[in-house]
Amino acid sequence: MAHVDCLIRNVSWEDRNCDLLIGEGRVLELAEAGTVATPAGTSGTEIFDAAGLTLLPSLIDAHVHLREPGQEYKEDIASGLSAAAGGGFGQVMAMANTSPVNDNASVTRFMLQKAAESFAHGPWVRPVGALTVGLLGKELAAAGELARAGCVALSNDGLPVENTELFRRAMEYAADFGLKVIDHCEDPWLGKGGVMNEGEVSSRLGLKGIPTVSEAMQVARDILLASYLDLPIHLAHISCRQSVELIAAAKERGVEVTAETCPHYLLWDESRVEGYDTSVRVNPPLRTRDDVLALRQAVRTGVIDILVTDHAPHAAHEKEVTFADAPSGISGLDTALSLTYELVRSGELEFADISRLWCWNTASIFGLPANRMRPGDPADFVLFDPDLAWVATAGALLSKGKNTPCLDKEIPGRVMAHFLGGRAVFSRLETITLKRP
Ligand SMILES: NC(=O)N[C@@H](CC(=O)O)C(=O)O
Ligand SMILES: [Zn+2]
Repeated sequence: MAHVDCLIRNVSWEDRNCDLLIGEGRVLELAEAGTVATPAGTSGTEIFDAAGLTLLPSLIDAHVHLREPGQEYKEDIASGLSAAAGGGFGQVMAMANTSPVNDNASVTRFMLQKAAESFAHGPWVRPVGALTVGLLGKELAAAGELARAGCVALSNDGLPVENTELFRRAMEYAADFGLKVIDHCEDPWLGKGGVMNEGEVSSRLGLKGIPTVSEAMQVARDILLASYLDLPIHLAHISCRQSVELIAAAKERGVEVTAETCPHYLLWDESRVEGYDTSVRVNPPLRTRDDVLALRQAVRTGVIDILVTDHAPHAAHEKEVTFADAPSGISGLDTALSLTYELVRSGELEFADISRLWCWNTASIFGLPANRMRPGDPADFVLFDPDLAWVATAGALLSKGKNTPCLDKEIPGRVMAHFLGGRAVFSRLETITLKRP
């Protein structure tokens, strides 16, 4: 009999009132409330009553920018992981556009070391190595070295690879080491210097636009390459209908393509730029209402496989400039679950979609551990209060990046506690205290 760590009573799971028994950091049993007995003779068992709270697996974010090394004034690994813990994310895949770039084992090891120093029991950083040296698109980074050091995927995110021959070799090289390529789909020329979606609104506002075809063209290129090479590809932050249609057609033909989008593309359109609010400057840009509707449909039907934050924290002073001068990016880890829950409340998603889009599919795509609520799974879970709304004040956001359109707005649903390996790594509940070494 496994040693029992705790019993969570009366938690809501798939609309049923359940008890969750945890032992040795793993799920022992999840069953109808009252039917799970605390095994006799076990010591140290803690019992929590979670009435009113809903159970979720700990979430995985496959696309974050943690800024360390090099831009710690925007975010560092400790603050980024605090935001992850409080936001319900137990694993975050950290992009390589740090300074220096994560294109070699010493940077990867540094990131993992920093993460372990700040959170010995998770949340976990899963580094994404650079596809090319310095992200410069000139020469391939050492994929084997990056894989051995702990990178879980490769990407040139932020700086798309222009040279198609090099990109093809990168896909082949990554596959040799079992790593997936995550591509930031943006044609380097079309819309170069653009700051918002190209169309009627950009003309009216006098801002240079980025056309949807800039993204869709690279999506098409990647799909054709994946099909030709018979290799998988994962497409980052998809923002428009054209891309969705290409991905749907490719999946139908059996091409191994997977894709992600972010809560901001599901909630907001380009009209948010009307007030020149720099918090909505993001790359790719917010698109039209029609694109938003296509993306919502795509996440419901599985054409888009997962949600990610593309957490891109920036300092307040950097966003306090004109729209055209502001850096692109939205801080997302603190608010992602609430924004997703907003889509559930408005009927765009089902509550069950949260586990699928933010955990299970992500784990499958990148080969990461996940809690599927079966005996033996890691006891990585979130206790979520769907009825508690909160105001996303600067103080309430644990990330250093306060650059979110939600700032000072009320958003629904709150993470009340977050467990990894059966230990609380975050708690707002008096009854659940953190166990730090
Ligand atoms: N998504 C963004 O708007 N910004 C990202 C880079 C990127 O992915 O383009 C960043 O690192 O700030
Ligand atoms: Zn990107």
